[in-house]
Amino acid sequence: MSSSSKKPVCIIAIGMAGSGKSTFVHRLSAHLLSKSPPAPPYLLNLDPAVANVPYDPNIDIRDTVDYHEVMKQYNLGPNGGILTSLNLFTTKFDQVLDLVEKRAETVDYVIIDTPGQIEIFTWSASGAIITDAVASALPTVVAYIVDTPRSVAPATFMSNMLYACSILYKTKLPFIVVFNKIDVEPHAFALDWMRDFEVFQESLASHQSTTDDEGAPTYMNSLMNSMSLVLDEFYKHLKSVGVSSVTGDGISEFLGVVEASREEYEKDYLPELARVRAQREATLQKRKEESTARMLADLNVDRARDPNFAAQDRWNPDGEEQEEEDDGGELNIIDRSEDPWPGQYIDLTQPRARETTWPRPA
Ligand SMILES: Nc1nc2c(ncn2[C@@H]2O[C@H](COP(=O)(O)OP(=O)(O)OP(=O)(O)O)[C@@H](O)[C@H]2O)c(=O)[nH]1
Repeated sequence: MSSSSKKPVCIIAIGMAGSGKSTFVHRLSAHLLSKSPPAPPYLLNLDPAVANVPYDPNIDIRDTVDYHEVMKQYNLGPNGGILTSLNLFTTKFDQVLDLVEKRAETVDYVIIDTPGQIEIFTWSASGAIITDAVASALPTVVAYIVDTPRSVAPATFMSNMLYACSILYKTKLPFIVVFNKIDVEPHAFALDWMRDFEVFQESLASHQSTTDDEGAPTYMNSLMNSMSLVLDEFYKHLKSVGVSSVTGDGISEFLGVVEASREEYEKDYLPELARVRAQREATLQKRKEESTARMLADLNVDRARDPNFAAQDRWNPDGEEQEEEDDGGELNIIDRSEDPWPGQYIDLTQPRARETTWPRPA
């Protein structure tokens, strides 16, 4: 795709289990559909273990990988099963990108719903590969969904923000903190805490269990106090918005912030991506040249030792074995919006099926 101004923005919804990612994706999609004319987004569900999603995904990992089958075949528990399913799906992610790119002219937003267990996406190689692949192809923003009612305790709020901080610095993508469920708990307290660390420290001091039996601040309290100073810098790079995925409050504002983030992506992320790519290519080229020079030097030594080697060192195309082409072009990923849903998933684990049953550790 040439002009990034015409590209859809990709929104990756990440958040702790139960923060409301799927409901948020559903609400966002409903909001876009209710526009005049309707602007349906392109939806991807990457949670293989979810029983029901409240929206109709265009691409659903569950069509490609059977999470229960993966658990059985690889003798894994639920989290291992989700991670392995995501790994298997990632091996076909180029096909997903092709399907998304085909729709690039007709959609404004591509929305990715990630697995319930946050670390499966944020701390796995697959999550990083998917994020990098998408971010190289489309303007991408991370929507970090926070369960606002569950973050009213300063310690919980801080843990959540530390996690957000780690994702921001890992992905380096434009980042929007979405305070969800504001119909239950307005997010004004969070904004105050982020704006002024002294307000946070006051709340922390007045919260229960911040002093020990002798009235001295607990270790946790001191740690939180120091962390609030560290996070002060991080908050400056954040955009935040309060939404209710149930009532739809704040969704328009969220889309406004997404548009601003698109500019940030183009201004900051894209040049950095180009710089890193150029650097990687230059390093690769240098390594190639060094290794070619080493090989030629070795050849010269061999030829000097035994001139007959020179005659043997001729390439014989007839003797070359034809390598079998791998079937990487085979299409496994289903775009539900293009053809009628075929009604059966395609099991990526099949080529790897084996008889072995792995013993569980005692
Ligand atoms: N009141 C209220 N409830 C919400 C809101 N958003 C989500 N919920 C509820 O929160 C619960 C969890 O929502 P989900 O959308 O399943 O959360 P999730 O993050 O996708 O969950 P996992 O994928 O299992 O981690 C559900 O009961 C939702 O109805 C909201 O804005 N307000």
